[in-house]
Amino acid sequence: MTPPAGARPPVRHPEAPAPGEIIGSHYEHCFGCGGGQPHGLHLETRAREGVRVTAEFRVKEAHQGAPGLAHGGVLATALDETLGALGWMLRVIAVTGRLETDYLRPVPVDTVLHLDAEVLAVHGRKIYCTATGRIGGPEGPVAVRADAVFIEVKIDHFIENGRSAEIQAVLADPDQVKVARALEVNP
Ligand SMILES: CCCCCCCCCC(=O)SCCNC(=O)CCNC(=O)[C@H](O)C(C)(C)COP(=O)(O)OP(=O)(O)OC[C@H]1O[C@@H](n2cnc3c(N)ncnc32)[C@H](O)[C@@H]1OP(=O)(O)O
Repeated sequence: MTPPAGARPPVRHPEAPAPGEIIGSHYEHCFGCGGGQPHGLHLETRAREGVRVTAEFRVKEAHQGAPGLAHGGVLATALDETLGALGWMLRVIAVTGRLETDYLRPVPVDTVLHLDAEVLAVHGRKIYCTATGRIGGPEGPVAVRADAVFIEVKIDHFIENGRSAEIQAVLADPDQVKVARALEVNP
């Protein structure tokens, strides 16, 4: 999780979304951010200054692990999804290679988790990043945190590995193709 010697500081892409701008869902059926998943997290991420994004996630009944408390895997998903949105700030597509989570406080149902993620360093295709989830407000105590390494991939990663029915549906949807093209402009 520690950036190796030779890693460079992240550079915000000149065409990254402006600070405060909402970064739309990358896929309608994404469990993290898609509107088409009734029990999904429906995370709405915002671009921030630098190579940083924030998001809010309200824990619903469908997200319980223990009675009245969020499932740890769901909280990891919230961290993962927020970290994934950092690709928009670098204008690259990147998938999770490694995700290490710390659970510091239980998160009750109906709590709003305030997520904050940033890229720390880049080395080749590896993107070293970190995220926190706070409760009780954006300045509240940290309930969950994560360090991660994301790996840059090309759109072929999804076309070659995804199930054919969903890939065909995405390729037939001009809005989805627009999302992919926007991320592929990075040289
Ligand atoms: C349109 C926008 C889409 C955005 C989606 C965001 C959704 C939210 C985030 C997710 O949940 S993504 C879904 C969960 N992740 C995956 O499904 C990834 C599954 N793993 C893979 O597909 C491959 O293992 C992977 C693409 C990550 C790497 O395979 P490659 O063959 O392309 O890479 P390679 O093995 O050549 O390694 C390239 C570099 O990355 C490093 N690396 C690879 N896997 C790693 C790993 N797991 N942890 C740390 N480093 C890793 C590797 O050591 C190497 O470093 P060096 O360049 O320094 O040699």
